[in-house]
Amino acid sequence: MAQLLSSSCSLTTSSSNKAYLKPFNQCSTAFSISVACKTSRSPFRRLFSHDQKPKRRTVVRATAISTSQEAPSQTSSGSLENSGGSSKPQRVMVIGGDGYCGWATSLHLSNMGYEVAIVDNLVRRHFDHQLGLDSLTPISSIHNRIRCWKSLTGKSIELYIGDICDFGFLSEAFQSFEPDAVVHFGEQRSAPYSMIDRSRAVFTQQNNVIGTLNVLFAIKEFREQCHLVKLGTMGEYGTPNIDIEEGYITITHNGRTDTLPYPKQASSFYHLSKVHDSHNIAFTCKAWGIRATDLNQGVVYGVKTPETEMHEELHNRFDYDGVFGTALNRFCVQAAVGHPLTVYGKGGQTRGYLDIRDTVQCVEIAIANPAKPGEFRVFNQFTEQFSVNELAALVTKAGKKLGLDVQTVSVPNPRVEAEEHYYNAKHTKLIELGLKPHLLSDSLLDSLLHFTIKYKDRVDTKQIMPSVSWKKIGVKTKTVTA
Ligand SMILES: O=c1ccn([C@@H]2O[C@H](COP(=O)(O)OP(=O)(O)O[C@H]3O[C@H](CS(=O)(=O)O)[C@@H](O)[C@H](O)[C@H]3O)[C@@H](O)[C@H]2O)c(=O)[nH]1
Repeated sequence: MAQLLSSSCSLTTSSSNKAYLKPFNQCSTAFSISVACKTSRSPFRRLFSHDQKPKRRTVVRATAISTSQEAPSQTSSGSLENSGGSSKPQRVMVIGGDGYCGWATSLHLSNMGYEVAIVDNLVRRHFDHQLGLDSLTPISSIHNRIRCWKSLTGKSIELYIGDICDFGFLSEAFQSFEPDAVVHFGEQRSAPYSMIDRSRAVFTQQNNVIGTLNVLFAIKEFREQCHLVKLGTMGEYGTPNIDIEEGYITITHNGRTDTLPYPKQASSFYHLSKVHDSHNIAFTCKAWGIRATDLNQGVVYGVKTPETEMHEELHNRFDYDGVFGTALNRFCVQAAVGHPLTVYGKGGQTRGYLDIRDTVQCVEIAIANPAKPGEFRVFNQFTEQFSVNELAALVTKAGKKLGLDVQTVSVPNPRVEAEEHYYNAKHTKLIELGLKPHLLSDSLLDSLLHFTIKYKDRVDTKQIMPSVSWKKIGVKTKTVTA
């Protein structure tokens, strides 16, 4: 344990950080940034070499649209009326549909009978290449995933490969697919990634804020009735010493009362990017009549959904590393390989958690019950609260049942966050709309542990300890020696 503690400390020193990331010009997977900049129509030059995207705007029709009988008849104003006269949205664009939540959601929506198009620039896969990380589970290319889905179910998913920060690309995708709803997962979603160095902080905010702004402009310009379902985060609220409401709080101040956006206290450049998004969305709902739902999601765990389990080519990614892995998933991998569970600091950090099967359910519920024009709706999307210590205790108990010797180590906290605090967040709106939660049970933890044990030979234990320090972030771009 002492050795682990000291190694975690040394991993957060600037000297060891130097050895963490590879220089981009030495990275065999790097694209040519100069070409990428020249070919982009975006007025915003992409400034950072890790911010490289496919060189050209590419619209890939992975499969033909073959379900015209089920497709809604679109009015010229882009209304949601379908051929049956109801107002159920039918055509859903999933931005970020190749990622952890996005892929599972795309398959779920397709299975539920929606016409789905995935928009993705595949940059999440590129981050792994840059940082030398990999999913616990082997994952197929997006093209093979979609082909496999079509061959198993007969259902087509359209694919648009490109960067939503390039408005020309996004416009073409919008005009071609004509979505009734857009689910926006297409953001850099790791807090540690956003805290690696200045360039990653800037990339995260530029990518996330401009991407969302472009989606708002695309809706206004091409599909004004389209419902935006935006993935926000519970981290927008921080950890205030009062109950957290769903988006808004009614305050009486100096004898006057108003219902106002709940105060935001995000604690990473990533979480802050979502705060900025929320403000932009709220403003455009008011100013242009956009209809939007902000899903303030908690920490997601798990990997299997009924659809991803249909074939190994449909398997989802599962991150366990210190940059993209999230608490419970990481603990299950750590237990499987005999690594002490990495509780940061005192371990009293409490967050809302949910099973990935509930992520896909919540998104579908939001789509099926759209916000009204001009409405900015906020749902807190999680099902249960746990502290990090509670999660560690649950994994220890479940591991013991499987004969694993699970230890816990207190790692010096690489983040700046409250380690003991009050936390009580409301989360009733999705339940009221019909969410049936999958709570974290012994049997689920068993199955998650069995899953991580199955793939344990793929674990790179060097990726487990945290290596990004909130306090040591600086302007020098972090690079890796080979
Ligand atoms: O090995 C670990 C990993 C995490 N933590 C602690 O667990 C808590 C949650 O950390 P996390 O890495 O599981 O999640 P977080 O960085 O907050 O981000 C994740 O969960 C967010 C929801 S929330 O946490 O803001 O509610 C999403 O927005 C993000 O996209 C997703 O990556 C933090 O207090 C962290 O310090 C540990 O103690 N040990």
